[in-house]
Amino acid sequence: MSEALLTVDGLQAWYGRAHILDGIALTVGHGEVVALMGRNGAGKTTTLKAIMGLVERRATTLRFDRRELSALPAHRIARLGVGYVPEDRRIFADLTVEENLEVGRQPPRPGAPSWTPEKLFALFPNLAEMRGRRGTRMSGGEQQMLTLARTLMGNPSLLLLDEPSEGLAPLIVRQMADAVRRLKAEGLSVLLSEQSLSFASAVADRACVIETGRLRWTGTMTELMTDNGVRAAYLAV
Ligand SMILES: Nc1ncnc2c1ncn2[C@@H]1O[C@H](COP(=O)(O)OP(=O)(O)OP(=O)(O)O)[C@@H](O)[C@H]1O
Repeated sequence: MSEALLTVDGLQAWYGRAHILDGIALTVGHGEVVALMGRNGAGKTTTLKAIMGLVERRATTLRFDRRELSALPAHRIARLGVGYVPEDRRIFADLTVEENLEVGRQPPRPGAPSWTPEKLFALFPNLAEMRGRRGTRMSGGEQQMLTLARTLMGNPSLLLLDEPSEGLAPLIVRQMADAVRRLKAEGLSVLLSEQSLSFASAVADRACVIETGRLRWTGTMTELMTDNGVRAAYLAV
């Protein structure tokens, strides 16, 4: 079996003196979509931030594309081909949709799908219809899609996607799920944090379930959907 694109082992993270993650281990294979699941406050966002180098962290292994990330700052990790889409939308409100996309443009990267505004407009038809609109005049869901689209302009080979369905209207959630499936079809690997089982089961191949900063369960999405015990223990509200 070829080596996973992302291998995380023994990941610990802190906010100041608060020790949040304790020994998270996971892998994301080439072209795989993995859902990081768990209740509010379980440590999903912190796991993504720790991989990206945005919080204080330590790991026995933190390897992406055969490179060790532990000593690298976030901008170097981004340059290696990891795209991070935070939960809070980060668009430039005074710029138009097209201008926001241009801000994210990076040269093509060998081994990763490469994106242009036109290709992204095919992926997100509702953004195409508002390409000249400024961010201030977009809904929260539209801003979320634009944040994802702008990250794709950096031509990542791994996408870290924080709670993509949170706070979105049902129609936009379906569009977001379609987009993730099409990104997978393009060959992109995705690690997403998610509370919604229905969204995760619509897009993910495998799941990692965490609770209070520890990995509790890992398996295929199909196994998770049939394991009432795990769902009741770690996911049910
Ligand atoms: N900036 C911070 N400073 C101190 N503690 C924090 C900070 N951000 C998060 N935490 C704590 O870290 C823990 C994990 O939070 P995290 O946001 O990673 O969880 P999550 O699983 O993503 O939850 P949610 O679905 O609510 O975003 C929680 O106990 C939270 O209170």
